[in-house]
Amino acid sequence: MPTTRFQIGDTVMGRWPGSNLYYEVKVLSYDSKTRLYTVIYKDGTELELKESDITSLTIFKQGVARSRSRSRSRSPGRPRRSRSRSPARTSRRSSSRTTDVRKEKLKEVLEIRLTPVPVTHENNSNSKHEKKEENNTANADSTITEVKTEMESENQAGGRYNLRRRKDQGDGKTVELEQKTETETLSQTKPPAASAIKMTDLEFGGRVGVFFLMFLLPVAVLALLILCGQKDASLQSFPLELPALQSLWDSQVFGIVLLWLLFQAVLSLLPVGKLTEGMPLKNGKTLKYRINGFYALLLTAVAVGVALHQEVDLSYIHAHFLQFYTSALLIVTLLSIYLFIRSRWASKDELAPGGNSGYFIYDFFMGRELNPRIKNFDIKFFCEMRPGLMGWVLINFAMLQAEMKNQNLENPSPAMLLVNIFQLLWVVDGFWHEEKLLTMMDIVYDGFGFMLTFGDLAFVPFTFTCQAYYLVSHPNELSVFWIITLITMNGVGYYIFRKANSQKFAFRKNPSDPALSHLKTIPTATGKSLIVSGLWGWVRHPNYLGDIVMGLAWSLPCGFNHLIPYFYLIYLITLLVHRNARDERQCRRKYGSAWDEYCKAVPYRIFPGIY
Ligand SMILES: NC(=O)C1=CN([C@@H]2O[C@H](COP(=O)(O)OP(=O)(O)OC[C@H]3O[C@@H](n4cnc5c(N)ncnc54)[C@H](OP(=O)(O)O)[C@@H]3O)[C@@H](O)[C@H]2O)C=CC1
Ligand SMILES: CC(C)=CCC[C@@H](C)[C@H]1CC=C2C3=C(CC[C@@]21C)[C@@]1(C)CC[C@H](O)C(C)(C)[C@@H]1CC3
Repeated sequence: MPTTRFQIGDTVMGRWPGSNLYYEVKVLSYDSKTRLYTVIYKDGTELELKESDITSLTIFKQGVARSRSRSRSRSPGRPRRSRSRSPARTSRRSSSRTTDVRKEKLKEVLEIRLTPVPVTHENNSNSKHEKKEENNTANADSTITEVKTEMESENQAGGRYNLRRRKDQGDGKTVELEQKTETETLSQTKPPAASAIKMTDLEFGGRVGVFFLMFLLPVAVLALLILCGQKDASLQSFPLELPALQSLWDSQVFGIVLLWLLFQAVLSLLPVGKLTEGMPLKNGKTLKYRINGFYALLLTAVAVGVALHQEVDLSYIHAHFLQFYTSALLIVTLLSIYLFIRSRWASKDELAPGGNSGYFIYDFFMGRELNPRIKNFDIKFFCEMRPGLMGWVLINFAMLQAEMKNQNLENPSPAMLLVNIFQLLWVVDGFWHEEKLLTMMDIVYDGFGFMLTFGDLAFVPFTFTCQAYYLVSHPNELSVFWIITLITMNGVGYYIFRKANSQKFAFRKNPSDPALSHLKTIPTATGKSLIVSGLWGWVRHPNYLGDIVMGLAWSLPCGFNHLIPYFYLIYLITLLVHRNARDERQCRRKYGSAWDEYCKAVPYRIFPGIY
């Protein structure tokens, strides 16, 4: 270990990232490259902290004593204000107080003894959870001292810590931490502890893995599209002769793709819809996002209606599908190069933890910059939600037109209708809940590089449409029984998906929401709790399960003759299983023993009965 202020094994006070709370921690290691200390909290949570977020025990205690005596001498004889206010009272009070009083309050030093909240587990069944949790609590048996300065508190971007007694703890001695929000912001949770991610194990097989993926993914999608458009779509009948390169290029198609991107970019900049703050960044700041996807979808529908009225033949998209794909691929490549180059000028705070290994190919693939923006135009948020998702719906509709044209049908087939309607519902749902995307891993944590650019602009619109593309040249009759079964399956999948996602979102936004008071939860040392009943007590990722059930309902209308229409389902299961593993690693790091507790209580990951 080079000369550092703190040595391995030292017990020091470490600030919890994004807050002003100091916990007693032990120094495990120091990385001279990143200049970060790896520390371990008493509950086993490991994090990496900057030197400025660590202070020695002696200095810390002196500081606490000094500010305590200052606070006492300022208001001699003033009774100490009770900390047991209800959240409602606390926020009302804070909004009405004068700045001076607030300043004083912020300088106050509070010492709180946090007692672990017992959660009863008689066995693994969730119903055995007796402890009902209404608020965020901390289970670390450590002394926490909260030292607030005005500046620091402003850095919290709307989030504040209030203290109040647990309602269901009769002794009235224990207080708990609760983070409350006053403004309309999504920043209730802590900022991503970007620096907390170790770069020792690279994802996707490291440099070699991503190098192959970068070539394999575009080629695999091309192969899928070639097979899907063939009469015989079986894997064995893949043409030995690949299409000539010139046949994959059409400048008119490229122009249309550019126009589409431009149209969607203009729609995304329209000053309609609310402006929402995203999660706090490493520097404590938040970015603003215009949430107008739903309006953009409506305007796109109007534009398509006008085009149809002008007798524009949408089946052109089907006839030139491969050229559309190669155009998208070219744009993906150019955009990824632009993103990589511009990331050189990004400040350290603007870089994604996962995409800055120092290896060119790896960082190009994973994405260096977290939120690349041109003025207010957020490139990642735009690509993630707009051109690909809207394009998916448009392509599906074009396939429906192509089916009627190619098969001389007066009406689209039931299979094509079901695929169109089911997927439209998912996309509409995505836009309706667009704001929630701001808390997702992809936005909060992942850099924007080749992987997401390709995923958003090429993979989503060209592979998620493969069922509709397949049905154009592979008609499949559906009986009434099948139609009802598929509608029911999609409905059930959607219910699980939506309910699980909305419940988690609502709980994270306001854990004291009376509508969620029936939920049982496990407290964690971070102040957040984990839901352990209902859908989240059934499996650890019910939202993934719902998504997979829907994915099955989208593929089954294509029948059982070929594997190709099941591509989406196979992709989804692979992606979500990988995502689940990645998320669980992060949660274990974030929540330590509380996460293990959750895993014990809810042993199944995604599928009930499968560990
Ligand atoms: N079709 C597609 O291509 C894809 C679809 N999706 C869908 O997107 C949706 C969102 O997925 P994703 O972003 O991966 O994130 P998740 O919704 O799975 O969120 C995981 C996070 O939720 C929190 N959490 C986990 N367990 C609990 C619990 N018991 N109680 C409370 N909070 C908990 C943790 O964050 P914290 O505690 O910090 O809040 C954890 O990091 C899913 O429905 C998924 O199916 C995702 C990827 C691809
Ligand atoms: C092969 C490869 C490089 C794949 C990249 C995967 C990405 C395309 C997907 C990862 C997670 C996604 C999500 C959506 C779109 C596809 C990507 C980006 C999503 C935004 C679509 C709308 C939904 O309602 C959603 C918000 C649930 C969803 C979130 C995940």
